[in-house]
Amino acid sequence: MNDSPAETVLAVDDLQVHFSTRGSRGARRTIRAVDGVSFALRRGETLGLVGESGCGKSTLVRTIFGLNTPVSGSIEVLGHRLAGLSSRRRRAIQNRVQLVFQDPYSSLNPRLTAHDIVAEPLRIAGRYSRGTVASLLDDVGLGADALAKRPAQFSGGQRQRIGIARALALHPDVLVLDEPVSALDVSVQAQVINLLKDLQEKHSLSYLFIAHDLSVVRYLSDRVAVMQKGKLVEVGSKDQVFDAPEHPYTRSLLASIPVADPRRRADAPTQLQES
Ligand SMILES: Nc1ncnc2c1ncn2[C@@H]1O[C@H](COP(=O)(O)OP(=O)(O)OP(=O)(O)O)[C@@H](O)[C@H]1O
Repeated sequence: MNDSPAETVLAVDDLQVHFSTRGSRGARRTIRAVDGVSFALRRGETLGLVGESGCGKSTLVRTIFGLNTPVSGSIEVLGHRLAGLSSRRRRAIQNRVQLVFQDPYSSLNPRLTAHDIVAEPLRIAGRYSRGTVASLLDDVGLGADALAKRPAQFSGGQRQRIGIARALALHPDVLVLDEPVSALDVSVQAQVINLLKDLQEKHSLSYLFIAHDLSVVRYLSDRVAVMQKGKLVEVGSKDQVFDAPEHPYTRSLLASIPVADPRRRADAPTQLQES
């Protein structure tokens, strides 16, 4: 067995992202949407990120993708600090991290075929071949008949598979999964989650997995980070966070949303089974 510590693929250190807004009387107010967040994501692991709406999850994700500018702190991908890179180098490093969107209904261009959707990042990177596109679609369980179809001709689960194939096109090290199954029927959620598990193993992917459904978080995550008002109030193994939560906020979050134990079939409404 290899006991060496796993490589850190994404490191966020003391990140601060603030917004300035005007209150009802015109006074300026600073919102600390991300307020000193630090975590390290290791190769092959899944870190679940949970917290109530408005706690700062989207701002954190947007900042990882360069869409918000932090006030301070750093983001490192594969040991490269993003802020210090030239824009060309930054794009190349940023490609190591890809996003899977929540809503497969609105995130795919309805006018493009599945082939063109998956081909787009490959073309931009100068790495396009029809065989690569077909093999990416095959990887997510879609056959050659999918290539010429447009999003409206697919089910929600199939659309999310196309979104995953596109995210995998440039062989990333990290996928940020932003509520990847919450827009899907419960009956297909387990299929997509199990596909994500298989792909993770096959490609040694690391996942930052954001979800409201704590049963799904428990099933997919190795560690769980709990976010409240811009801060990570608790980070630990999933068993520690779910079975012995230390922070009062974690305890209240778990109490407000019952978590089925996915290891027990009778408790698993989405047929999630731990392997
Ligand atoms: N562009 C912005 N301008 C001003 N305030 C913002 C902006 N974006 C986010 N905020 C504020 O920052 C805080 C965190 O918002 P954020 O959207 O990151 O939370 P969230 O946890 O992702 O919520 P949700 O799950 O509902 O998407 C909120 O108070 C929000 O109102």
